[in-house]
Amino acid sequence: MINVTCAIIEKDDHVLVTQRSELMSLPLKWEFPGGKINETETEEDCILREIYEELNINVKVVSKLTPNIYQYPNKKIKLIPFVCHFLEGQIILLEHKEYKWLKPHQLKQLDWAEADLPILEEYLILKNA
Ligand SMILES: Nc1nc2c([nH]c(=O)n2[C@H]2C[C@H](O)[C@@H](COP(=O)(O)OP(=O)(O)OP(=O)(O)O)O2)c(=O)[nH]1
Repeated sequence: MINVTCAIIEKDDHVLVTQRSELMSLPLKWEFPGGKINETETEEDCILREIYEELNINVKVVSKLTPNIYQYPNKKIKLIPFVCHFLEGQIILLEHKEYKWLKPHQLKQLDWAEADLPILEEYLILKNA
């Protein structure tokens, strides 16, 4: 099983979502940015590192939501979500194809990576959205 962190980054009542590129696995699917935890870091170190590496921004962790274990045809992941606040920086997409800042009620419109759907549901309940 692959441990993956992801960030629900909030700023001014909007949430940052990113689209995987044609070259990545799950091409063109929308996700919460993040990535695989390496052996020497904590989950929280991982999410801060991945967000800076992928998007050139700094965030702070606000809370942790419920991890979701999901079996894709070729791999099983444990997706570990953190609600984060945007702190600083200009977004530069270093891996993704696109990004959007959406209001919570707009999030369901996207074509999400399957593993994200229960996490999205939990977040929307939290936000009454
Ligand atoms: N970062 C991130 N990854 C997600 C999400 N939902 C989801 O199913 N994933 C999957 C996609 C990848 O298989 C894995 C994260 O890997 P990664 O983004 O760090 O690296 P990668 O594309 O090189 O992974 P891969 O090609 O080996 O599958 O988790 C999500 O919301 N955020």
